[in-house]
Amino acid sequence: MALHKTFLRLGRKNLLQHTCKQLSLQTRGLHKTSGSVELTHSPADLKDDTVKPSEDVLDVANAKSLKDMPGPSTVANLIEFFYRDGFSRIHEIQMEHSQKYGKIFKSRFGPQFVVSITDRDMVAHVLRAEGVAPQRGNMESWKEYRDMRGRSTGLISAEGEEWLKMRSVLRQLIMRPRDVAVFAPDVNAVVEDLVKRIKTMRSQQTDGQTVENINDLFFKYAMEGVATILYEARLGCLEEDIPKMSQEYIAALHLMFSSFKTTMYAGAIPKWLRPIIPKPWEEFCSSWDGLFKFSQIHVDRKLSEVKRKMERGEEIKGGLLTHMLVTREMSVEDIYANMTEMLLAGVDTTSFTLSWSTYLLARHPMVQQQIFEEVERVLGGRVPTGEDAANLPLIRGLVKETLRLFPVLPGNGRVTQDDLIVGGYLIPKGTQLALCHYSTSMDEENFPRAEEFRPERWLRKDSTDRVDNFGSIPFGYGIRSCIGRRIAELEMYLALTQLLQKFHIKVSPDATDVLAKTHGLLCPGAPINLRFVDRD
Ligand code: HEM
Repeated sequence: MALHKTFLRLGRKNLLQHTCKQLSLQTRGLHKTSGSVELTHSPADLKDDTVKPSEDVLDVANAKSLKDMPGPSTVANLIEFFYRDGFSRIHEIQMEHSQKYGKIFKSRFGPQFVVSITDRDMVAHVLRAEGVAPQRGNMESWKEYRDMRGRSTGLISAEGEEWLKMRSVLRQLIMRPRDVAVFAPDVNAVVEDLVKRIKTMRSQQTDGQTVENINDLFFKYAMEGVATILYEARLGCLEEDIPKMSQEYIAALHLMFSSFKTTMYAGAIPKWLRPIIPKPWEEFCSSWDGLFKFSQIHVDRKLSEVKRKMERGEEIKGGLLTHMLVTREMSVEDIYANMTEMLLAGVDTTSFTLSWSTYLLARHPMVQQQIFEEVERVLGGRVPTGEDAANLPLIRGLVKETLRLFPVLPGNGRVTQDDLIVGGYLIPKGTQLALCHYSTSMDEENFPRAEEFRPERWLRKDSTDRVDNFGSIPFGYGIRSCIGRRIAELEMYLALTQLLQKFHIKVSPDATDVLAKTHGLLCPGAPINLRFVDRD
């Protein structure tokens, strides 16, 4: 595989440079671009001409102050979130508040003051104005845990120079579709296991077709898929008996999400209150301990393997982790932290999207047929490669449309790094912004017939045609956007293509509408049960 070969060459070069038997500290990267700006959307991805220029952008003299900005009162917000369980309806609250207060409004959550933006053009303006190291939000509780345990921060929790350095290493390795296409054979092996697992699970049902709680299955697929790429290892998540170590990791991940609210409080509760209300902080630390432990075991295992080979003067072959361990552009502690944070970020996000995609396909058989026909026309029944997605616009449209209707992160954050005028208001430096992606995705102005599932809305008529994108940016935008986007897309394209090749995906007879709820991420509010009927 091309990437593996590149890594291999690099490994040898480093070995030559360093005759010493231990891993070197002085290796150099392939093409360092530290500090340069990356674009995660091709220019054609963004319909710049549809984003209206903000006329008020520079009109400081006439800008209104935050005092003039409308928004719910602190008490109303407290009632909404704590009494009416707003944490499960963050996406709906975005829409409600937007209707009530307009497309830019302020709120207060305890000590936290937030300006929310539900207008596509304003979101575009904020993201285009960002500097070289944008900040997403307050990561104090994450940092505190890491300091307490002597751990490094990974991409999600790092800021400033530290973030920039790590980002510039990782972006060279996994940010472009062609960088990750080399992992397709490994991911396809995981898809093969997913298909086997579907067949086993449905055979255990009386109708021989239904798979219950499809998200549980996609969770295991996503974990296995991302670990195959990150750790170059199989975890056995799709086996009947999941190995103990993987089970423990799953438990830590579940603890992280099931205790979502408590972990939010972990950051919000002042330190002096911890002895009186210890549970949130304890759970927070315990789930991080589990996540770090798992990554460390896998990284250490690979490190010993690499060291052994180096001592014996053997060729070093491998993927992402091997490359990182050989080049040492990051310290081992930084590698632990990044592997931990990437695995955390890469499982539920991908599995929820796959659950919604298959749910939507089952409920729209005509659309399913159309996409299946495209797959047949392009692939003629063969297994897809990493490059095939370029020729499967409807598969890509399926994922984009799913993420428009169900953006895993219904909102994202930015802390302004300079004074900024948005929507006619002067927003001072250091203000926490909430970019409300769910609202912009569901806005009729951005997406006509926004409630409808129409993957074809993402098709381009020709290479000059541009499909509006700032209304739906599920992976974020710009230099702080999702680093795992191409990995997630690869996993989703390969899985969805092969599921369509093998099965008619149908609703189960007792199926009811499944609504979304927020639990940190936007997820199915009830189990999704689907029927997988063989195509032959
Ligand atoms: C459907 C799948 C996924 C979605 C929708 C998604 C979405 C996002 C979003 C919205 C952000 C914030 C971007 C911003 O602030 O502009 C983000 C950040 C991030 N994601 Fe993803 N993600 C997905 C899968 C993955 C995967 C598979 C990985 C790892 C392999 C990953 C790793 C990360 C990391 C490390 C960050 C922080 C980047 C930084 O701060 O530099 N994500 N993701």
